[in-house]
Amino acid sequence: MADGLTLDRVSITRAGREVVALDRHVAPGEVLSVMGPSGVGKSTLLSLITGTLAPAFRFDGRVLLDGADISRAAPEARRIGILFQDDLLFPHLSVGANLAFGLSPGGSAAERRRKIAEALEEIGMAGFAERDPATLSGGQKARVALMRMLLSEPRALLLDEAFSGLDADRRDQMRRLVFDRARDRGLPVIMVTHDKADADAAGGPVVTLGG
Ligand SMILES: Nc1ncnc2c1ncn2[C@@H]1O[C@H](COP(=O)(O)OP(=O)(O)OP(=O)(O)O)[C@@H](O)[C@H]1O
Repeated sequence: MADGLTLDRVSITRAGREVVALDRHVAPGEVLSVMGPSGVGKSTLLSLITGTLAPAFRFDGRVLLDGADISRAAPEARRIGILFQDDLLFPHLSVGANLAFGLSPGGSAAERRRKIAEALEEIGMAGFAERDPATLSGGQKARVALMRMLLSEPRALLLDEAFSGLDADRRDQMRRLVFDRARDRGLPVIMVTHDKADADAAGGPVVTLGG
C-alpha cells in the first residue's frame, strides 16, 4: 500500500552530538523541500534514508516506507531513487545501455528495448539509444539520469541539489519532469536544495534545518 515516507523521530548524532533531527511524514506525490545552511546535515539525512550513512554517525528513530520499517534494510532492498547534482552516466556505455542499468534483470531483449525506447520518447529523446553520452547536453544527461532512476521503479525519490547544475531553462524543464513523474506515480519526494525557487516550483511544505 502506498503510504509515503515517514521519518519517525529521526535523530542523527556524531561523537555523541546531534547533527540533525526530523519528525515528518511525506505523503505519496508530495514534495518536502529541505533547506538550511551548508554543513547542517541535509545530505547526511538523505544518506540515512538510502541506507548509506557514514560509519561516523549513529541514528535513533525509524524510517518507514509504505508503512514498513526500512531503517536497517540493505540499501539495494529499499527501492529509494536518488538524483544528485552531477549524476554521471557511464561514459563507456551508450545512452540505451545506461538506461538498461535501471531495468531489473529478466524480460526478453525486445521487451527491454521497448521500455528503453519508451523512456527516451518520454523525455523527448526518441532515437538516442545508440548515442555516446559524451555527445549529450547537460540537460539531456540529466533527463537520461532521471529516466534510468525511474526505470528501477523506486517507491520514493530523493533529490540532492539535483537541479543546481542546469541553466535556468533546463532547470524549469527538469523540475517539471521530476515533479510531474512523482505526482503521477504517487512517489513521496524529499528535495534538498539551496534554491528557494526549487521549493516554490515544488509547491509542497518546506523544512529549514538548523534554523
Ligand atoms: N563521512 C563523514 N564522516 C564524518 N563527518 C561527516 C561525513 N560527511 C559529512 N560529515 C559532516 O557532517 C555534517 C553534515 O554534513 P552534510 O554533508 O550532511 O551537510 P549539508 O547540509 O548537506 O551541507 P551542504 O549544503 O554543504 O551540502 C558536516 O559537519 C560534515 O562535515
